[in-house]
Amino acid sequence: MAYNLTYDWLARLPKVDLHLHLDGSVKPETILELALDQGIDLPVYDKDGLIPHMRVSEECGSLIEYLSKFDFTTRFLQSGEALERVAYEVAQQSAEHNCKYVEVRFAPQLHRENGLTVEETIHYVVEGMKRGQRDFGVKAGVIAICMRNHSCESNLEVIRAAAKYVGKGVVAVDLAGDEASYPPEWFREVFAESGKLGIPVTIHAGEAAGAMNVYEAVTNLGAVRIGHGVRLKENSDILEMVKNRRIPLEMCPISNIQTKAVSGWEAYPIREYLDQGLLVTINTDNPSVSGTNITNEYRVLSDRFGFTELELVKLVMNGVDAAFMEESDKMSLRQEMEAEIHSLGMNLLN
Ligand SMILES: O=c1[nH]cnc2c1ncn2[C@@H]1O[C@H](CO)[C@@H](O)[C@H]1O
Ligand SMILES: [Zn+2]
Repeated sequence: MAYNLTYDWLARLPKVDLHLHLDGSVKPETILELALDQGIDLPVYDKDGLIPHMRVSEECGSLIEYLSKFDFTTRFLQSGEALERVAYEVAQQSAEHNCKYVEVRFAPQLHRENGLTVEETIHYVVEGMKRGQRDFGVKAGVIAICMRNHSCESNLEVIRAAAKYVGKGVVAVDLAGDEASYPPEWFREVFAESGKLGIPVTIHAGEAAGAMNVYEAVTNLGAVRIGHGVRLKENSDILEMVKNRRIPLEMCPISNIQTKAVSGWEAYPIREYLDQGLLVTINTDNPSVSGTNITNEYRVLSDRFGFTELELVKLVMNGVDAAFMEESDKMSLRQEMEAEIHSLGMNLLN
């Protein structure tokens, strides 16, 4: 039976978001202003009219179709100023949902059309995030993404630039894009470099292809977290390995349904993953592409799966445990969150 917790309670619950793409989080209002500043023509000039250009439709049939939405937005994110601004606004939007910690990921090579270097793109995103942290009190880390459709050289450049920002805003590297066409084993050379440089790795895997990609990501690319991992259920041995190694899954419910990682909610394995002892975390992926926010993700889980307050708090705290954060910072975040959960009238933490 669904508990149907009120949206207000879920909005006030302190949360974290470990899987959020910068270019999937831009507000239509911001696109209007960026287009004006940058002298770029728009198909329409009202924010509601922009939504269909930025958001997937109800009929989205695949990850490839989902990814086609990103071209529209990245055109406006080709300057340091724009990158700084949208990173700042991610912190603002996080604060609106009482999200205390956010890991913002972006692919530096997608923001170089006007001549920025890879390092400059990282610099501006880190700056925006720090300004957001100061103004809204939302802690944040940046994840630099390698793209599956880019060359190894281009991705190695991302890894090497990211390494210079570790400890100064960057917390990890990732691999994203069209998983079905570009298997993870093609990127061993790229992630051998992140291993050498000591940067933590998370990999999008088990979203648009099977559990073998999760195996490859963990055993050969050095992933210590997995983006989505929805299709892990297709192989019980690999599922067991992920469980034993305590590799957190960054699940993004609304996005996972839209990209058809599974056929529908009835096949979404979140309840069984939790019951099997996997470290599941809840995240948004792309608020503006998916038409969601972090409160909404928890609302859907409460409505569809009848998760109780205690279970939702457990999911939130899994996110804190899985954060790419110094242990001492994690301890203070955990304490801050537990205090707020108690003040919400819950005495549920053991
Ligand atoms: O769920 C996803 N799976 C794989 N790739 C994604 C997903 N969401 C976004 N991107 C890709 O990551 C790029 C950088 O942020 C986006 O431009 C998009 O191509
Ligand atoms: Zn993603």
